[in-house]
Amino acid sequence: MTAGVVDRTSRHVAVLGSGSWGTTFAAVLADAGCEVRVWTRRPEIATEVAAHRTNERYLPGVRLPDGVSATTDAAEAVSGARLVVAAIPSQSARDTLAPFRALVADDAVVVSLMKGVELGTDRRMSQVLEEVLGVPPERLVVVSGPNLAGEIAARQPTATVVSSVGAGAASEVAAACSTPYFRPYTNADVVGVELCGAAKNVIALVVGVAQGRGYGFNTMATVITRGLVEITRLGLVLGAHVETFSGLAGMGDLMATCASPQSRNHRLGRHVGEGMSLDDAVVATGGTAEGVKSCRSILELAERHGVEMPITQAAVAMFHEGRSVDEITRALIGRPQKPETSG
Ligand SMILES: NC(=O)C1=CN([C@@H]2O[C@H](COP(=O)(O)OP(=O)(O)OC[C@H]3O[C@@H](n4cnc5c(N)ncnc54)[C@H](O)[C@@H]3O)[C@@H](O)[C@H]2O)C=CC1
Ligand SMILES: O=C(CO)COP(=O)(O)O
Repeated sequence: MTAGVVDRTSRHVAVLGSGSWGTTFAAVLADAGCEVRVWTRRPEIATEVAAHRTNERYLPGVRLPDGVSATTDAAEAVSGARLVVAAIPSQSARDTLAPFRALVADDAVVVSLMKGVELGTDRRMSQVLEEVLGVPPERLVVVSGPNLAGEIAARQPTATVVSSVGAGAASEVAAACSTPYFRPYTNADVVGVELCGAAKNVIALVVGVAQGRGYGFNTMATVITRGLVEITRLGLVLGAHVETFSGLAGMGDLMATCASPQSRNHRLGRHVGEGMSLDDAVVATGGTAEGVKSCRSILELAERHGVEMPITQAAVAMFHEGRSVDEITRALIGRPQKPETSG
């Protein structure tokens, strides 16, 4: 980190990543009164934002507020920023963000918008940020909830969870992103909030598969409900708070992602359920469907802690082990009988 000190009176925020959520969250912050510089690795996006106030590739038809600018220059993006927001696909976060360690100011608050678990290390994204940027947990914040980028970019009302073990950092971020259409709630359960964000993507994949296979709402409700049970089971073992799972970052995000055709995870699952290969489904979906990779790291985490996650295991089997949808359906439905309340 630099010895640079952040001017706490400034409203300058850096957003690292110019995809659909990074760009949308930049617009939210600007609507809340911040001056936002988006760091993009694509020069054409920086040029387009300056010339037309759009990012058509990731947010078609959306005009960005005047408070959003974009640059490919990492130092320029974070210079003087009191908040630094990371919105990079989870599996690329470590490598992409490493050069920022020397640039982010010593007392900046760092925010993760990312919903994944790193392959190989099984780290949650705030743990990756702590290691890569050298930021202590009390200045690390996670934002997660039912937050489909396209709806928020259209300024449709929603709420989110702003989670940190540092109460001051959480309040600062909540104040910075509060607008008439975006309502943040603070929370101190970083483990639970982050796990919910990553694991719901896997459940959304499986719901998509079921819908692509032609199954209806009973199947969807079953996968969502039992999905929440297995996410909760892992979360509690990892030290999360039980209330988080029925909150916005838990049930809320699970509902939004599993129900909406806007969700990339849902769409990708649906393509596979309709019979497409994984490679073709990735191309057809476009954008980042985090659950495809995170299902493996989440399952690894669960196995390491002796926790059963049959739906996540089903995702791994279908997406990475070449098992068919029908074979996996039979295996899930044929699991040994047990009381519902046994978890
Ligand atoms: N799109 C959404 O509705 C929401 C997304 N998220 C999460 O936000 C994170 C970012 O997702 P999106 O912005 O939606 O993704 P996206 O697919 O729209 O964009 C990804 C961005 O990261 C950049 N990128 C991709 N690979 C990279 C690499 N190897 N190195 C450097 N940059 C790279 C791309 O150029 C692009 O700017 C994900 O973890 C996602 O789960 C969370 C809430 C809502
Ligand atoms: O996290 C999201 C909504 O809260 C976005 O979901 P997808 O990444 O599946 O589009």
